[in-house]
Amino acid sequence: MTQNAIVSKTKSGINRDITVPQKPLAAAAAGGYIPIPRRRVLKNLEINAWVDSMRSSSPTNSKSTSSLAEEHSTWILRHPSALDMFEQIMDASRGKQIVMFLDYDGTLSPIVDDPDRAFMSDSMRRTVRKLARCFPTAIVTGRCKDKVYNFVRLAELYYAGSHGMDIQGPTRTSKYSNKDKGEPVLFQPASEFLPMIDEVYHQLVEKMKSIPGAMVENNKFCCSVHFRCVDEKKWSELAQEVRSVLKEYPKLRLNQGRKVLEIRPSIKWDKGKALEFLLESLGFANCNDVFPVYIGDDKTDEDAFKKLRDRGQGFGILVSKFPKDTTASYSLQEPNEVMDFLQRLVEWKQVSLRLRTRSRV
Ligand SMILES: O=P(O)(O)OC[C@H]1O[C@H](O[C@H]2O[C@H](CO)[C@@H](O)[C@H](O)[C@H]2O)[C@H](O)[C@@H](O)[C@@H]1O
Repeated sequence: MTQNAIVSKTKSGINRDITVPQKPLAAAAAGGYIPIPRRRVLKNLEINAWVDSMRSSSPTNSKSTSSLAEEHSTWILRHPSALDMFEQIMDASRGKQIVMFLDYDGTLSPIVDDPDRAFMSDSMRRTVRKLARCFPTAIVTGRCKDKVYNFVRLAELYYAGSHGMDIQGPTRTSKYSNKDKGEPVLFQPASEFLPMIDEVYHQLVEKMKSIPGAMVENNKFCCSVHFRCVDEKKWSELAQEVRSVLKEYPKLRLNQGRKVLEIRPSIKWDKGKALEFLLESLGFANCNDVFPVYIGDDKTDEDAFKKLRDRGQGFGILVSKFPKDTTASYSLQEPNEVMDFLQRLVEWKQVSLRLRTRSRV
């Protein structure tokens, strides 16, 4: 018997796997006047759980303005703005090597309806380029590595695509490429899943043809079904179609992002593991003098925030305008604030280099 899991935000926790049972549940079948075959009842329950989870994936403004404001002010006390806390953050990093990890969508580029047009602004690109001259910098994303590279176009960065399942080091020599090992960083822990993902992608493309606004994106080692432009009345149909494909692939699992269902191999690898791998590649394994900073906006970024908490190093920054359950320590509201924060980091580094040079003279 197969089980597909959907990762959902719940009141009590984050990234909770809702494993939807496919075993008969007596209680579910009882109580209805119209005799519905048990299997159909169960399927409906499962689909309803999926749709609920899809609804909660992007917070809506259904609450009153005053209760939203109250919720936000309580939340911000627990996750203060990284801009407001800049000095304290920098004090904590003193004497340590800062390493930067940046998610792409919703972090470096604003969320837009068409995933193929999620461009990064030139000013953001200039800022990230300057940042990479100051600190080792990696892009960690659910996107296909080559696709995100085409958006970012900075050869001096590390890239971890497909939720960290496709890692590549800088293609242009930078002072942070791992020169010591003599070979470029390259790691693909899910390569055996490539044909399966491709097969599933094509099946999903076929299924989604009947759902206006749905879009399937091939992210190489995972794929995304976008429902941002799908009428909410059609979400249940979309979930059923995705389920019908996935039930034939028990080695795949389902995660949920911002108006997107993400299908990926069920291997123990995520953005947190990718962060750890990159730190090791950069020579910071078992090192206390490193200060990793991870900035991201989505549920899959929570794995990286949690990794930093577990390691007791650096911190995570969640990009969100709304209160969300998160393991990140700080927050920023939107990509523009991310750019301001990165810019301040660059300036801080330049000032400290100048001071160091002056003190040597
Ligand atoms: O890890 P990320 O870089 O945050 O990737 C997660 C998903 O990001 C993209 O989708 C999101 O951004 C789109 C463009 O703004 C938006 O249309 C969509 O609703 C968002 O979910 C990407 O297209 C997906 O493949 C990634 O899974």
